[in-house]
Amino acid sequence: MMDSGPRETVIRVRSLKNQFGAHVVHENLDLDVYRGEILGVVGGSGTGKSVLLRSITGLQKPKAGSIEVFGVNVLSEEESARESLEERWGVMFQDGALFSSLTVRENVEVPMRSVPGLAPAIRRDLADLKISMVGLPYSAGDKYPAELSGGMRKRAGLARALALDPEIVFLDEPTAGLDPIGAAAFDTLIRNLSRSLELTVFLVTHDLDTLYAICDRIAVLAEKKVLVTGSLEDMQKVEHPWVREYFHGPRARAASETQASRVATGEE
Ligand SMILES: Nc1ncnc2c1ncn2[C@@H]1O[C@H](COP(=O)(O)OP(=O)(O)OP(=O)(O)O)[C@@H](O)[C@H]1O
Repeated sequence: MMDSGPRETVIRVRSLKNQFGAHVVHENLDLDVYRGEILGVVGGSGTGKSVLLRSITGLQKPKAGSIEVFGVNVLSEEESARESLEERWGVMFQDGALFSSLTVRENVEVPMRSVPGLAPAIRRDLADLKISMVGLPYSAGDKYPAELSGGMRKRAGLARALALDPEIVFLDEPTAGLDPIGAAAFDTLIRNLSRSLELTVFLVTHDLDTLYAICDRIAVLAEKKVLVTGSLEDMQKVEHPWVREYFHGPRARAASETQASRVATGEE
C-alpha cells in the first residue's frame, strides 16, 4: 500500500449488530478500511467474517449499526444510490459463484449488462480483457465453469468481480481449496492487481501464508467484534488467547518462514 499522507477511509462500520434468532454474531463491531490497502479479515470459525462481508455489501441486513462505503450509508440509502455504489465494488465468493449455464465470458459480462449503452461487442471485448487480467488463457472465455479447475474458477470469479472496474473488491477465502502453489500464485495475482489498479481489498481468509504474503493490515474478529487491527508485527504482541494461538502457532511460524524465503530468493 502507498503510505503517503492521511489515510482515506472507504468503509466505515460502526456499532454493527448481527443476530440470527437468539444467536448474536456481532455486537458493537467497528471497523475502518482504508483506500488502497489489502485488509485481511481473520477469526475463528463462526466469528462472522462472511456475515460482515455480506453486511457491508448489502446482502445481509444488520440488526443495528451503520455502514458507510465512500461516505454513503449502505443501510439507509435509496435503491438508485445503492445501485451506483454497487458498481464501485466487486465481490468474489468462495467457489467463484459462477452461473454454471453460462460460459466464463458470459459470466464476466453479467455485471456489465447493467451498464446502459454498452454494445455487446464492446462488452465481449471488455470481458476478454478481464479474463486475461486474471491470468486465464484466452480460450477460457468459451469454457463453462464445470470445465475449469478450482483455481481457474476462482480466477474467473475474480474476473467477474473486476467487471465494472471496481475500487474495492471483497474476497471470501480466495485461496481455500487451492494447493499451496496455486494459492501462492493467487496471492501474487491479488497483490499485483491491487497495486496496478489501486484497488482496496477486503479479504476474508484463514490462510496465514496469504496474511504474510500480501496483507497490509489485519482485522481479527473475536468476541462478536473486531477485537484488534494492525500489522502482523502488532498481532505478535496481542495477548488474547485466540490471537496468540493463531499468530504464534506452528502454522504461523511456517508461513513466516515461507515469506522470509520468498523475500530472500527475490520472489517478493
Ligand atoms: N443466514 C443465516 N441464518 C442463520 N445463521 C447464520 C446465517 N448466516 C450465518 N449464520 C451464522 O452466523 C455465524 C457466523 O457465520 P459466518 O459464515 O459469517 O462465519 P465465518 O467467520 O465466516 O466462519 P468460517 O470461518 O467457518 O467460514 C455462524 O454461527 C453461522 O451459523
